[in-house]
Amino acid sequence: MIRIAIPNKGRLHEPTLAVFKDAGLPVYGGGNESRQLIAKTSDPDITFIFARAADIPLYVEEGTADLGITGLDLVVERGADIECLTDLKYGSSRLVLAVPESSPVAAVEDLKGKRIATEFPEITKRFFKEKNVDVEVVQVSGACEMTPHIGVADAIVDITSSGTTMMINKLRPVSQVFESKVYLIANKESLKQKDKLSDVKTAIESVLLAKTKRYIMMNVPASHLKDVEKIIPGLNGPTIMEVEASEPTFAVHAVVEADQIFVLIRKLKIVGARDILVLPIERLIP
Ligand SMILES: Nc1ncnc2c1ncn2[C@@H]1O[C@H](COP(=O)(O)OP(=O)(O)OP(=O)(O)O)[C@@H](O)[C@H]1O
Ligand SMILES: O=P(O)(O)OC[C@H]1O[C@H](OP(=O)(O)OP(=O)(O)O)[C@H](O)[C@@H]1O
Ligand SMILES: [Mg+2]
Repeated sequence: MIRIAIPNKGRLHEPTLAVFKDAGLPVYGGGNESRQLIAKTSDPDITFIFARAADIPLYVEEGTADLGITGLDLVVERGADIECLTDLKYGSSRLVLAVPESSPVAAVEDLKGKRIATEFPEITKRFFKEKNVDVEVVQVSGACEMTPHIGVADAIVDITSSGTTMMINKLRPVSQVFESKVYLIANKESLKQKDKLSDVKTAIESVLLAKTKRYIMMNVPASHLKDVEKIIPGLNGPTIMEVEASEPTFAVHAVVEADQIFVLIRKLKIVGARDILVLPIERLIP
């Protein structure tokens, strides 16, 4: 039996459900609305556990869960000894040291002896220790941005992604403290013992890889085939099939980089490709 801990709410909840659905392991029920905290999937050997993103590093470290999905910031804050397997490419964020716009503070050193409010006391203490700057760190559980404006702290260390919340709350970044990504994480012992863990990892990675590729199909007059082949190498070269048509024609299929489709189509049309179709790929298992 494999147990996978996933966020029961918050901003990682929905994208995590989507990744497992696309990977062919849909989460049956559970999460926010149902209050159900354990859920099944299409594989009877796999169970999902719903937990707070901040607790997932601990559950995975202790082996309550074999796998988990959570942010690296939360892993480091807990000091959890786990293995980071795959960057899931959503939920990236930064921890930033910020002060009110009107503050005279210009550099980290200017905060010597001051108070810093944060949801991440361990990462914050380590940051200031490395800089050799003595500060007092106070832990808050949210709405950190208002603390310097009500006299609770002189500065904050808080998560930012778009930067909107800092701007609205008239805060000025002084330094980046930590860069975070969301990872599939594993218990180190489970990783050694359970083969199915790598099946789950492969399924998730196949979804992530597929998002970066497109399947392209076209018809090419025989006289232009060589030119088209030069333009689209595909994964292992394009697949070429003869088509029943009045003039000698081939159907060419290939997997190509999604971010090159725009340029590619222009080149293909110039060398005589017709009836071009571009399709998304659900999963790509190399
Ligand atoms: N803009 C953001 N704000 C907060 N967390 C973010 C953001 N972008 C990505 N994350 C990541 O999401 C994780 C936090 O998820 P979590 O579910 O604990 O918090 P939340 O979505 O802020 O929910 P809550 O309402 O409990 O604060 C962290 O790993 C964090 O790095
Ligand atoms: O840079 P932005 O895109 O504006 O995002 C950053 C904001 O989002 C998070 O708050 P959240 O919604 O989690 O509320 P909380 O502070 O109560 O946890 C974070 O703590 C910031 O306040
Ligand atoms: Mg939050």
